[in-house]
Amino acid sequence: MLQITSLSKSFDKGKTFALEDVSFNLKAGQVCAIVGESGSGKTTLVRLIAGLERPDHGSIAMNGKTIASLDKFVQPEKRKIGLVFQEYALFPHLTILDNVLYGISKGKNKKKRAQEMLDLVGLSEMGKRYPHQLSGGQQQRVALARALAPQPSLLILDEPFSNLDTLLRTQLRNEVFDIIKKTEVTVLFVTHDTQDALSVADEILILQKGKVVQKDVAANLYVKPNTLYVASLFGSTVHINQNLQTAFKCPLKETCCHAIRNDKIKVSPSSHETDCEYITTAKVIKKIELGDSVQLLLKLESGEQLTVMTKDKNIADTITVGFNSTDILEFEQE
Ligand SMILES: Nc1ncnc2c1ncn2[C@@H]1O[C@H](COP(=O)(O)OP(=O)(O)OP(=O)(O)O)[C@@H](O)[C@H]1O
Repeated sequence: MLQITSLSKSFDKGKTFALEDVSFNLKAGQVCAIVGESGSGKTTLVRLIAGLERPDHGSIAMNGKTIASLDKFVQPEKRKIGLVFQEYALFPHLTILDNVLYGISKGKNKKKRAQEMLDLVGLSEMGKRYPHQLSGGQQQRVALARALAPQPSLLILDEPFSNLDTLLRTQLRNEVFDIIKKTEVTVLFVTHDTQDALSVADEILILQKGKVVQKDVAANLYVKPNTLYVASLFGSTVHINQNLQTAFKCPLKETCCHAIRNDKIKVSPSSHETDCEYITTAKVIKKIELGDSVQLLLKLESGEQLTVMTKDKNIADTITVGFNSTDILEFEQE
């Protein structure tokens, strides 16, 4: 449905790239989350797809037709793309119904369609109100209704819930995606929150410094992350650097980078050995009780510090920690 090929964008005439050689495809009806830290190029990518920026290299095609390349540029309003941003961007002087109507450019049944969209987002009775008379969550649902009204092929949501507090965020996110699933529209959902991505996306695309480091289903991102960065996004992870390899007496391939999930590091509450392949003794420097588990800050024999979790509350001052080779994650690069 969406084909992105070698897409690059620089804002400083090629000195640095906000987006570099990005390629991926999206199937119709899929929800794909775009995750990455601040400045990784998420917004630049969706602005290029929406037609709010022009690419320096590469191309974008929708349903087999090129909409952006070096010699072709389809205007944003002709792309059949709906947009919902962090700021609700409703017109303050228009009623809710008129805001939704604004999204529909033509057609006889404009008003009927707008009302249907308000019904869909659960705001049937709010059509005559103005944006300032609605809560933040309600305003965001109006923005969604407006974006869906012209029946877009692709819906882009760029950090749509960032303005809301945590509880409301989760509730609204679930509501919004329940609505979206009913429409079968294809979705690109920009978020820096991995929980958001894991909760609603069929696939997750990870951007780092303008490049795609992985695009995969959630389970694979956890089990087979391509890089240490991806591993860390989906669970607390320790880089097994040279010092840790020495401490645990586990020499690993020098050409690769290795890591272990914190929850795979086994703790023996005393200095007695565990049944792990690689072990070391450690002094407990700090214990933090976290409900049903305890976080331990450890100083290993080698002097390295390590944080681990355990359910065992009877921890001696000196303990044994270890892990098994089958739990080690290996990456080609950091
Ligand atoms: N209009 C612009 N002019 C100059 N530089 C820009 C412009 N837009 C983005 N950039 C730069 O491009 C890079 C990627 O920015 P972008 O906004 O796409 O990142 P992001 O992942 O969406 O970040 P955030 O999560 O903070 O919104 C950043 O270094 C940013 O400073």
